[in-house]
Amino acid sequence: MTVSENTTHNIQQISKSSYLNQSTATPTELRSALHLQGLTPAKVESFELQKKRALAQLRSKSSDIEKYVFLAWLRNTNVRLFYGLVGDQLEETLPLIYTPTVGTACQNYSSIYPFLAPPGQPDGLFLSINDLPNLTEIIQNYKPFPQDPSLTPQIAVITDGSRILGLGDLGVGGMGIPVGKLQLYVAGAGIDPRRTLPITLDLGTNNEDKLKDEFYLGLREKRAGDDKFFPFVDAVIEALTSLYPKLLIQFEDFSSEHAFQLLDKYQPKKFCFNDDIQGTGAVILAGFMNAINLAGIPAKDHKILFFGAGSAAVGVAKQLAAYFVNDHGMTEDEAREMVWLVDSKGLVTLDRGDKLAEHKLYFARKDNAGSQYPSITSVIEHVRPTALFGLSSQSGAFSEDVLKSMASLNQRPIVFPLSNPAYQAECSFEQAMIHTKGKVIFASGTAFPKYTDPNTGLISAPGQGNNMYIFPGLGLGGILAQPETISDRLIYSAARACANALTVEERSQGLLYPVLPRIRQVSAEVAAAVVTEAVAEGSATNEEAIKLVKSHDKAALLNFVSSNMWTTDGVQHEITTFAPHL
Ligand SMILES: NC(=O)c1ccc[n+]([C@@H]2O[C@H](COP(=O)([O-])OP(=O)(O)OC[C@H]3O[C@@H](n4cnc5c(N)ncnc54)[C@H](O)[C@@H]3O)[C@@H](O)[C@H]2O)c1
Ligand SMILES: O=C(O)C[C@H](O)C(=O)O
Ligand SMILES: [Mg+2]
Repeated sequence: MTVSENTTHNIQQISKSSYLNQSTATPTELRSALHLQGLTPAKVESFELQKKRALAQLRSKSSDIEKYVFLAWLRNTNVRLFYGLVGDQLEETLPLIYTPTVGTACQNYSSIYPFLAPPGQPDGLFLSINDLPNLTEIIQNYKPFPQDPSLTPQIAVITDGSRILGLGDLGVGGMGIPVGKLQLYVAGAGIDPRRTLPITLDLGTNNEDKLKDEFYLGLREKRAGDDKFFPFVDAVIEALTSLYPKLLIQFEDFSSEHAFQLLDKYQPKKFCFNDDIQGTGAVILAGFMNAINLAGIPAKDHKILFFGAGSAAVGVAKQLAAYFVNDHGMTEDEAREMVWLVDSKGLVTLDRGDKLAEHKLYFARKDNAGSQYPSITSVIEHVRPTALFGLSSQSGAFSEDVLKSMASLNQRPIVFPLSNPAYQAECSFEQAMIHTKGKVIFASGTAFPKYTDPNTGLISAPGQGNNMYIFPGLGLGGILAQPETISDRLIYSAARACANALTVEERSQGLLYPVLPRIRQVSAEVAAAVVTEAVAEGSATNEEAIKLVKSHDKAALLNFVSSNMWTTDGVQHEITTFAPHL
């Protein structure tokens, strides 16, 4: 940044802005123009050296939560340095700013909160039910960066903290999740960090430990009932969309019942999607498309067992069913019959005798001839699945016996323990490799370490089936195409693009998902597919995007997408195979 570029900003803005300040890299002439001499040591450093020091500091911290706090502080004081570091070190930093460490951060949020950002710099926007009369005003208070009127928020991620990862109700501590997801939007898809809006709704908490914790910062009362919940969410969505008509809203980590109800209500009329239902559905469909090639069984012969029957499991099941209909010519009934759901009471059947939640009804079995199957082992014996997906938050549920049965039933069993964070996963990669004798086709929600076979020394890499391969690109594609709503077709196109994003080399290594350092390239592919589909379904409204899609020039479309990605230095970078740098 040069002096002349900066003269339009006032001095206060530049030196205090977490976005504009360059800290120890501020050039001498700028220090002089801004009256900053003496306020930092004399040396003018390069951005590279700043990143090197930040990395050394990060590595000097002894625990992951300390690293989380360090990185949050960096993000809240020097945005570009933070994203520069994250972009260079994706594999090291993502597990700190996202799952698994973000789970620990949410659990301890009220204790670490004052150390995440300097006073006056908000970590996110907190809206409590008591704010109902003043929502519009309070939303406008959220200005973490000196505001340029063109920098209105483009994406909001919103939670009520009621189902954070597999950790349950964490109340306002849930803020770590919208903040974490939006960091992925920036790092993974080049959304401008100044245009992201993390929101946590505070309607109380049913977490007794939080209610008793003297440091807990949320409303110290039980969660409001549905009679208050829905009108409050309505009011928030109305206030947000009136203020920012083009805002894309991502619903995240709401308890399942509410998640489905909010999606049913808003998908047809607002520019929004639910990440746990639709993002997860799309990313696991992508992994499944690649997994069936490795399993060597025709798609129509698969039997898919879901352990867990909440928003994530049903979201994935619906995406898979759509795939069997769209790509394999099955009828809706045939596709539905490929799926078995298991919840805490066992196999979900229509005649089980309990009242099934609305979202389980569609996949409830009616071919069980009156028999019920209460345990996972009894269900596996009954169904003889080819694929087993864990979305239950039940750590260790895929026991040695379960994994051995999957291996005895299949040449290449597909086993995806998808619950987050890693210690909530149904099994680890190591367990899956050992108990299937290396036959498993594997993906987990949180990354597990590579496995080295003790006899052969062969190293195997696990897949990471996490919605982070979908939502950043889906969001970017949505922003670029500007449809009024996010249709099922757009979600489906995102899944297919993610599946197709594997390089020849990644395929030859048996990977299900692209390697993490390629996330921007994958997001570009996903965004381009979403834009293309929006044009095809007639919902896109951005003329430039429509023209490009109609020209059938894929390279030009990808270039358009990547030229719209934010970078730390404002320069467009080549989206080549290993170009993670922001
Ligand atoms: N990998 C990803 O990208 C991704 C995305 C979304 C959610 N998830 C993970 O999926 C998990 C579930 O999320 P959700 O929104 O569906 O939550 P949820 O609480 O709605 O669903 C959990 C389900 O597990 C079932 N269950 C609980 N105990 C069980 C038991 N002992 N045996 C069998 N089933 C049991 C419940 O009945 C429920 O159906 C979480 O851990 C979440 O982190 C992962
Ligand atoms: O947040 C994640 O890592 C994935 C997912 O949205 C979840 O709720 O577990
Ligand atoms: Mg989630």
